[in-house]
Amino acid sequence: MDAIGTDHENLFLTAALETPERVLVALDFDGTLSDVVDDPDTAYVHPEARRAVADLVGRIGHVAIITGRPVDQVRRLGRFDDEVLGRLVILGQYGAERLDATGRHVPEPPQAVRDAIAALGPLADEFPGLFIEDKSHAVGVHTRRAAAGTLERVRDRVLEVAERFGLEVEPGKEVLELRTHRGTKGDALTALVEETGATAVAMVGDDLGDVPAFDVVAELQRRGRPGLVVVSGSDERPELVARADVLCEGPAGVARWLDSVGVTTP
Ligand SMILES: O=P(O)(O)OC[C@H]1O[C@H](O[C@H]2O[C@H](CO)[C@@H](O)[C@H](O)[C@H]2O)[C@H](O)[C@@H](O)[C@@H]1O
Repeated sequence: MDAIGTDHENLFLTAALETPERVLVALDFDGTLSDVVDDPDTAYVHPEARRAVADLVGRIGHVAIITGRPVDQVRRLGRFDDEVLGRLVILGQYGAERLDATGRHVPEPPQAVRDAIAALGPLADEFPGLFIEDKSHAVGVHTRRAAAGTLERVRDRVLEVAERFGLEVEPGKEVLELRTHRGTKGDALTALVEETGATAVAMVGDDLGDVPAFDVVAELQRRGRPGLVVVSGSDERPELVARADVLCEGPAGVARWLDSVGVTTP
């Protein structure tokens, strides 16, 4: 893959050359920096992606990770050097949490998530391989290790629990997440663009949760500003290829794209 060069890419790379301090690259975690694996707790950042992020943080104004993961998981699984970590902004749980040079900003866990976890518990007994992930601000119902079709079979029951406890439903790859935070990655990216004053923005992602952030980039493009939708392609989400200004072959391809931004900078 690693394909589809567009005018948007030329505009973005020109911005990286001329005003690197005003460039923001936002990255998703799973499927983008990390390959998708069966057990979420064993995910790790692709070594080339870790190196490419470390190279890029000193070259452009802003590098962020915007993820459905809690920030503590990103810190633990990402294994970024402290120097790199100090230059990253990590927005966890779709913007509910933040880790940056000023510290860790994580609100108190809501009771509704605890109630939902208790209500969903029986699913794990009924469907071998189904796994409930407690993310404190959200609960994930994972079916990657269960029989094919399990996600569809449990969907209605998960949606009923979401409704009962007033939780937002976030669909992902072999997962349904229920969360209290109403914001999307689009909201998180918009706030970060305003905060940083970035004039050129790229969002790199692979899944449905990244689409609202892709929409934010598309709006910038419509207004004639440098913006880039970078998709980490996978067989699980072929529909996202149509959104790509740049299509990368998984995390290794994302690392190559990050390098291409880095070499453009002065
Ligand atoms: O926004 P992201 O960084 O993409 O995080 C979204 C969710 O990703 C994780 O689940 C996904 O990756 C797992 C590990 O590769 C995989 O086993 C699972 O099937 C995928 O859906 C994570 O576990 C969730 O907490 C994130 O919200």
